[in-house]
Amino acid sequence: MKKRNKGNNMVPGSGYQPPTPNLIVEPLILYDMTCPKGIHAFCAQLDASPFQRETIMKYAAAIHELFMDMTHKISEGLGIKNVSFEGWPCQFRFNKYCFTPETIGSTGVPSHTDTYFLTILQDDENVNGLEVMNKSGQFVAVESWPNSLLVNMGDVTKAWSNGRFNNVKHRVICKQGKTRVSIASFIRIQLWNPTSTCG
Ligand SMILES: O=C(O)CCC(=O)C(=O)O
Ligand SMILES: [Fe+2]
Repeated sequence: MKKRNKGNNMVPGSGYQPPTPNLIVEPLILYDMTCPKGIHAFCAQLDASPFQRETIMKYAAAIHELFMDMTHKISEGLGIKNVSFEGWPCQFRFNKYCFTPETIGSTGVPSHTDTYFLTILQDDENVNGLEVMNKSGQFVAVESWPNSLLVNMGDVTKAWSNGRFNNVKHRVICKQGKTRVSIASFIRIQLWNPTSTCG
């Protein structure tokens, strides 16, 4: 699939970010995977075939269902009642890391915590690079596990749980000179009326 540098017809919070000399990741972002109009624009940007489009739509529906299940269980576990996560936007971020033998040792994504509630990460099964910070403040490599998803707690979950859940710091480092891809899905806090972006 090809990415086109044409983000203007996308809803706000979506679009393509070209790599810069300092940042060798090219993300393509969709603000809300539950918005059919947004998904269609996203697939058009990728020049997705009908089969790829169907796969992306099925993946988005499955991730959204997983988000609903996990957010309800977490909020119930924290004793937070009467919160509906239904209207919360679920963002897709398709990351393509332009790793080459020359970029080995450089940073793909600098150290950060995820800002929102939860992240579901589908990591590259063949090209490692993700590292998480342990309790001693050292970064340790996360080996990719085929057929598995990785779940990260975001800043909002740490705040809601008064620190019982940790928003672990992580980063991506180029370890192999090969293109790396990942799909990060985020359930975000709703910032504006979704009807204005997904009519
Ligand atoms: O590509 C990865 O493995 C991690 C990406 C990430 O941390 C992010 O998009 O927030
Ligand atoms: Fe992240």
